[in-house]
Amino acid sequence: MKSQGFSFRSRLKSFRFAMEGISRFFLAEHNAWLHLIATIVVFVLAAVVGVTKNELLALVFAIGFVWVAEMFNTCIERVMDFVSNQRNSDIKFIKDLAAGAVLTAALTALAVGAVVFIPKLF
Ligand SMILES: Nc1ncnc2c1ncn2[C@@H]1O[C@H](COP(=O)(O)OP(=O)(O)OP(=O)(O)O)[C@@H](O)[C@H]1O
Repeated sequence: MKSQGFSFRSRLKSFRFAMEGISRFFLAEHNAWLHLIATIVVFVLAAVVGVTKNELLALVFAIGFVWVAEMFNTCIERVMDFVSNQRNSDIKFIKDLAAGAVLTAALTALAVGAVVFIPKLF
């Protein structure tokens, strides 16, 4: 691929494409709305009970980790559906592993949430 010089206009265009990807993710994926609700609940709870700067950083990273995992999972699902719409054991493995990555991220976030909130709530 031919390398072009740095241009703010092309960086801005790439940013617009990325934002388009995120908005299409919300339009197509119900899970995105569940994550959004969970994200809002966590930040409202953090504001109500009060968290330190480090606790807030841990929550932001944990939540961002889940969002990124979910977006990559959606990409992998779409690629697999594009590659073939036939039943195939390799596709099943790839999709299930991608879903497993989301579950791992969600459990990690749950553990972070428990460490931060349980001592403040009980
Ligand atoms: N082409 C395929 N070949 C084999 N197994 C598949 C194929 N497509 C999906 N599966 C499997 O069927 C099950 C359900 O798949 P599906 O894509 O409906 O997942 P899901 O968990 O409902 O995902 P989502 O709700 O995020 O769309 C999963 O175990 C998945 O791996």
